[in-house]
Amino acid sequence: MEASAESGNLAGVRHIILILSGKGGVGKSTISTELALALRHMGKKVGILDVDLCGPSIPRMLRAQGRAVHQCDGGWVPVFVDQEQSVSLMSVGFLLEKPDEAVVWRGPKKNALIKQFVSDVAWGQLDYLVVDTPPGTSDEHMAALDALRPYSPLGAVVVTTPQAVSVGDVRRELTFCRKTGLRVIGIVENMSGFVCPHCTECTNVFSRGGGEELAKHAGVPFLGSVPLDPELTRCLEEGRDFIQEFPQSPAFHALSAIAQKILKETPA
Ligand SMILES: Nc1ncnc2c1ncn2[C@@H]1O[C@H](COP(=O)(O)OP(=O)(O)OP(=O)(O)O)[C@@H](O)[C@H]1O
Ligand code: SF4
Repeated sequence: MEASAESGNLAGVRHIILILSGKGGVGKSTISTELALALRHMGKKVGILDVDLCGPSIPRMLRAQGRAVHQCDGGWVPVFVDQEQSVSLMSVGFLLEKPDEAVVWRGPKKNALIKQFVSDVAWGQLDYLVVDTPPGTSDEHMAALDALRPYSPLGAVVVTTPQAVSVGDVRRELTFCRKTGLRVIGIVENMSGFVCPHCTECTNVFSRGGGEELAKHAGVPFLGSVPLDPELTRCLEEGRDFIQEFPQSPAFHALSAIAQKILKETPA
């Protein structure tokens, strides 16, 4: 039987946020993870759905690799990544025997898995479900969007870097949102400046502000800029909670401010 918006596994989810990026490597999974943790620190119950089938990196970022996903009557039970059980995660990484397996799958198989992810994970009650998607716009995005659409409110956060703004990938992403009727909650500029590991001074390596200008031009909110912080890279590699460990860092302040804006843009 097809799940309806009232009775399906996402019926207890208040807001669904798709994290999109025009190209790979701009920090989409990083922003997905850190925003989920920032929202958790603000007292929200958060789920993360990692549908980046070709590069499911979130289990590593949350030190959850190799955790087993169990089945229950309602479907798959997501993995809790914290003791308080306020952040849950479902990733294709939990289902693959070999990490590179999904890369060779053809479109229909990927789309079927994405649809199954959306319908078959028993999330329970969540304030936010953060969905980490593959880079670009593909059939996989359409599959995710089609499956998630009955469960609005649904919105997108588009992640870019200062360099990516100028090559137009992010404009294509915004066009995708417009054409598919997906609300853009806002744009995040990531790797915007570099935080010195010695004095935490933030230096603008590449030109900054393109994301904000683009947001203004496109008539969508600008959520903020996150600097490149070597401590954040290290925390992600080691599965440590950056937000808890570096509450004085410029990257922490940026992530918190972005999470606050998301709260404001997604009223209960
Ligand atoms: N603001 C930041 N500060 C420090 N390191 C960062 C930041 N953003 C991303 N990184 C690092 O950059 C690398 C790429 O980030 P990430 O995996 O999040 O990108 P992605 O856009 O999700 O990539 P993919 O296209 O593979 O899905 C990672 O090693 C991550 O730790
Ligand atoms: S920002 Fe300051 S401490 Fe860091 S490398 Fe430059 S001069 Fe040295």
